Amino acid sequence: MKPTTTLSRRQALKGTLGLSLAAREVASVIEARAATSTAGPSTLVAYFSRTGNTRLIATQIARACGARLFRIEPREAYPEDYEEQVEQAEDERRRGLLPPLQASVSDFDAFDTVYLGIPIWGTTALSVVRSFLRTHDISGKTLVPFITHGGYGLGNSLAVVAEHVPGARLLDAFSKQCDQEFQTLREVTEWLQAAGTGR
Ligand SMILES: Cc1cc2nc3c(=O)[nH]c(=O)nc-3n(C[C@H](O)[C@H](O)[C@H](O)COP(=O)(O)O)c2cc1C
Repeated sequence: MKPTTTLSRRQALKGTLGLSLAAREVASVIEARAATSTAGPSTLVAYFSRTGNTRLIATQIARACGARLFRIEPREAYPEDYEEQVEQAEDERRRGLLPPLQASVSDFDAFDTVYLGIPIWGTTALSVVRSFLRTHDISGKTLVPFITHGGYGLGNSLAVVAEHVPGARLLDAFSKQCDQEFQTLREVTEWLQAAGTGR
């Protein structure tokens, strides 16, 4: 009987030790999770948007993923006027210009997944989004493009993105045809002309 009792004590002691080890492991997992949740989201949704189509998708992704939103802006604001914008975009594209950004993501290392919102300009990914890819090191991260266009498709935008992020894990893009400014502007012009007020 005695050896059995001794064994039982040992087993009980071992059991207690095992339990406290398991409890400590659980505690450290809880602490690690707490640390992660106070550290903020690990997903970033970066996007450019002139008329709101791409922004709408960006905000929905951010809400669904608990991600941080970052609006890509050129240091020198783009023109308000549509025709001026088309000219400037064409000039940037032709000359391969990369406009400097108004701001970059200072804690970019903290993110492991980046959703990138790109409107199509001149059948490609607009220059300021290329500037974003040039100034942030995406290697080792997962990149998910989402692209809006006005009906002429994605052009060479996916190839342009791939070319800028050789070290990233590039996932399939979401894309959507959205309203184009020029269609709205044309309807307004027609309406003004019909009313005899347009030029
Ligand atoms: C300067 C400029 C150039 C554009 N070029 C194209 C184009 O080549 N092909 C196309 O399908 N849509 C083109 N669009 C339409 C936009 O891609 C489309 O409206 C997009 O959804 C705009 O996104 P945003 O509202 O987030 O700015 C162009 C728009 C602008 C302002």
